[in-house]
Amino acid sequence: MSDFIQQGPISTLHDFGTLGAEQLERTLEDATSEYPMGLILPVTASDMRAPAFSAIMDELEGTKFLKTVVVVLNRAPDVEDYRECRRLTSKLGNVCRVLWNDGPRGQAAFQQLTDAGFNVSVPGKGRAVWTAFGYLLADPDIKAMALHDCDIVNYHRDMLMRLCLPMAHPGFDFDFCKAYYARVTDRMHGRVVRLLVTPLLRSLIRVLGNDDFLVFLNSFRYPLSGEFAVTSTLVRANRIPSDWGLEVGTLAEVFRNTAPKRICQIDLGHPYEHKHQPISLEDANRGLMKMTADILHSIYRTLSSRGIVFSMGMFNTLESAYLRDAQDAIRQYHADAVINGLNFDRHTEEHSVEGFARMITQCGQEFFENPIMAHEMPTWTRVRSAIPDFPHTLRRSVEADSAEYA
Ligand SMILES: O=C(O)[C@H](O)COP(=O)(O)O
Repeated sequence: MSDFIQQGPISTLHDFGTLGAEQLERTLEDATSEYPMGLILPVTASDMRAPAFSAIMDELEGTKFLKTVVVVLNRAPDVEDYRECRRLTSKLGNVCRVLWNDGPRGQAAFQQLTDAGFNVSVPGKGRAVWTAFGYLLADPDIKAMALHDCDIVNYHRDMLMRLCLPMAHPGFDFDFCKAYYARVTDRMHGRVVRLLVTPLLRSLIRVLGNDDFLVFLNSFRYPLSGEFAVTSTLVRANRIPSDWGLEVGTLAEVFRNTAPKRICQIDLGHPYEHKHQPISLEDANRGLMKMTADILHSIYRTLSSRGIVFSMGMFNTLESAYLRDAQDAIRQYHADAVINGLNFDRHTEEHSVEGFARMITQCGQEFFENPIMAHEMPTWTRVRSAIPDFPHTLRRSVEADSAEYA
């Protein structure tokens, strides 16, 4: 049973276990009949072949509350990947479209953007999601779109329904809804959110004071969740990082482009289990260390754009403050794990924190030397002003791929 506390400037929508999945689905079907929604599923060729993806397709089969499902296939250069994706998604029927960015038409679309002066050269989940946004924006009926990862191994359809309902419900006026959950099996997961982001935000607030953006970010219970829903209007205005800064970068854009009272977070009602990456403590370009670097750069960039002036001394202070806060957080997680009968490897947690701490100054140094090195996809408002028809070009590519590689 959840608590019912509301903290910080955004609304928290709990799961009290009082609304059954059937009633939830009926309510959502009614709501989406007047407020059509799309779903974006970013997937790589390798993840699409894992059992989690097929299980997600099984759960989504027969849903009536989605007008369109866009499966955006990424890191899939081979036409057989595309054909396999079509086969795996076929049970969703006519609402589903596969957007194949690595195919000849997808590549031609990126070339058209490059020729118009846009830098869209960095591949990855951010770019994939961005193209799916564009695809859905070409449909003026779609009022909002939801997105979730495709490596969730304990997926239930009601997780998606809970994410969509706050957007579609006629009694609400939310522009953005972010998921939260516990990543728990026989132990606590969510290593980056627990061991880096949560203590880092505490120490940033301690060092820099109650900056509105930091307080906002700190009010999310799972700021790195890959599951969110957003209105089409807001999608047009948001810039999207193309790297692992996608989640915090999206929150920074949402903070800038709408008001906190139009933002909520919702408990998805189930613990969440997914594919775990190695932490790669010795290599800042791989695994969770790469994710850490992208997140740190994204936060430093946002704070700098808000007028905060960094110095190397400040990064050193931040590293010490973070180490203290992270060690305190480990004590809290340890007690929580013990009281819930979970395994807890304190030594590994401390070791991870030491690696994250080093990244705070390392990324600080990199940021200092090159403050604008990040790469973001352009806003859709800008793309449409340069190439008004571009979202429709994406639509035509999808239909042509579908006809040619049937
Ligand atoms: O959310 C996180 O902290 C990262 O995605 C890592 O998650 P994991 O520890 O559950 O693999």
